[in-house]
Amino acid sequence: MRTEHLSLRAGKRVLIDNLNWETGPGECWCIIGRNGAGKSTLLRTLAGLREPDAGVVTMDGQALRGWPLTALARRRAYLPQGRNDAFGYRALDTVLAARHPCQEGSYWDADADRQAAHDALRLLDADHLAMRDVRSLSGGERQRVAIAATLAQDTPLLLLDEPASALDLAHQVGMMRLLSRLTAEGRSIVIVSHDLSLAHEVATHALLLMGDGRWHAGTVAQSMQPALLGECLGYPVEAVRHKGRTIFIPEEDRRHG
Ligand SMILES: Nc1ncnc2c1ncn2[C@@H]1O[C@H](COP(=O)(O)OP(=O)(O)OP(=O)(O)O)[C@@H](O)[C@H]1O
Repeated sequence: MRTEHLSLRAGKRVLIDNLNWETGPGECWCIIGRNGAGKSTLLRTLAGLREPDAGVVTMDGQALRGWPLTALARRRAYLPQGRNDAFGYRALDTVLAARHPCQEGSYWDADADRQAAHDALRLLDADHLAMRDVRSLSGGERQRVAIAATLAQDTPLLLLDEPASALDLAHQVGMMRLLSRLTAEGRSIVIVSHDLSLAHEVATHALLLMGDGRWHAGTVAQSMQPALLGECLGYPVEAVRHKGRTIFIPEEDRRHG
């Protein structure tokens, strides 16, 4: 997937200006930026659910708007931020429904679809929730079912908007390990995350949105520099090395210390 001269606006505000960016197999990009910077707007645009204000998003050299919907659905899966369940479907049904584009026009769920749905739920430690009404699930349980539904689509490109936000520590770590494995297996993944340390663990690349149209794209080593992150997030950031890992913390506020 690639963007060429992509610009996104919210009203008169320029969120992203002239973004030239590309992701390929085996890359996991983390989009970083303060609230309202345009991360979700960008992800929706990459999913083909919002038109660019200028420029183009392409996949295999063809603009997204030229892709037939079913073909697009087989290539990318999108996890939006937040969900509102109006109806009492079972968790398993929401995962099966997400597999619709894989079903080659057949109405009934094949055994293979059921197997794929259970496998995806199991990967997210949610198979025991399969028969539960989604409205009865906790926030984190519902999030895990939604991630399972995204993975069950078995697409080469995954677009995940804050997948770890509602998960407890163990499930956050489990999900990040899973994303690392999928990246190593050759998937292309784009996540939005406010957790810099988790992002640093899983991502190969980072795209920083500065909030005024400017952006910075590069490998994690190039982009996740404290000075750049501080400018991007509007607060000074420190990077601390601990047992071979990099942990990001807000710099101490010396005015109050
Ligand atoms: N219909 C609209 N009219 C005006 N502004 C809008 C509209 N839709 C979105 N915006 C604004 O666009 C900006 C970008 O929103 P977006 O959801 O992409 O931010 P984000 O970076 O994902 O933020 P967060 O970290 O809070 O999730 C926000 O300031 C939002 O208020």
